[in-house]
Amino acid sequence: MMTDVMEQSGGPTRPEAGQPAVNGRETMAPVSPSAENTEQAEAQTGTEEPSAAARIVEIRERIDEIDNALIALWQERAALSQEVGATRMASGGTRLVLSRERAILERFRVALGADGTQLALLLLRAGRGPL
Ligand SMILES: O=C(O)C(=O)C[C@]1(C(=O)O)C=C[C@@H](O)C=C1
Repeated sequence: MMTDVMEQSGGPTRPEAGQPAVNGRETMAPVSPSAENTEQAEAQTGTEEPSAAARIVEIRERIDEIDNALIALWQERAALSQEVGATRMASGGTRLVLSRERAILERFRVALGADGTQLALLLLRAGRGPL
């Protein structure tokens, strides 16, 4: 049965196998380790089909690498943007350069569409702070 991963992320969906329930009666038969692994893989990938689950795990490894790189780049960009702002203001310049911001927004819009504009707005805010 297909299950919703989000629904399963909140904790165990059944009592531990072999453990007495609160009323003292066993609620479920003990489950073999391999059955537990299968159940866990299903809960974590959203599919019971082993080759699909294996491929999902593999793809997720790369997704996690990409996410970590994005986070590191995000942080590096914000730090650089803050340095530019501090350098400019220390030399008597302005906090913002709106023509530069417009060019960045346009670059993201051309590459990624409307979501790109939203992403660029968040990137800019992470560096120079809110307008
Ligand atoms: O390029 C600059 O002049 C910056 O200050 C950096 C940056 C940015 O985060 O890209 C931030 C604020 C400016 O208004 C424009 C761009």
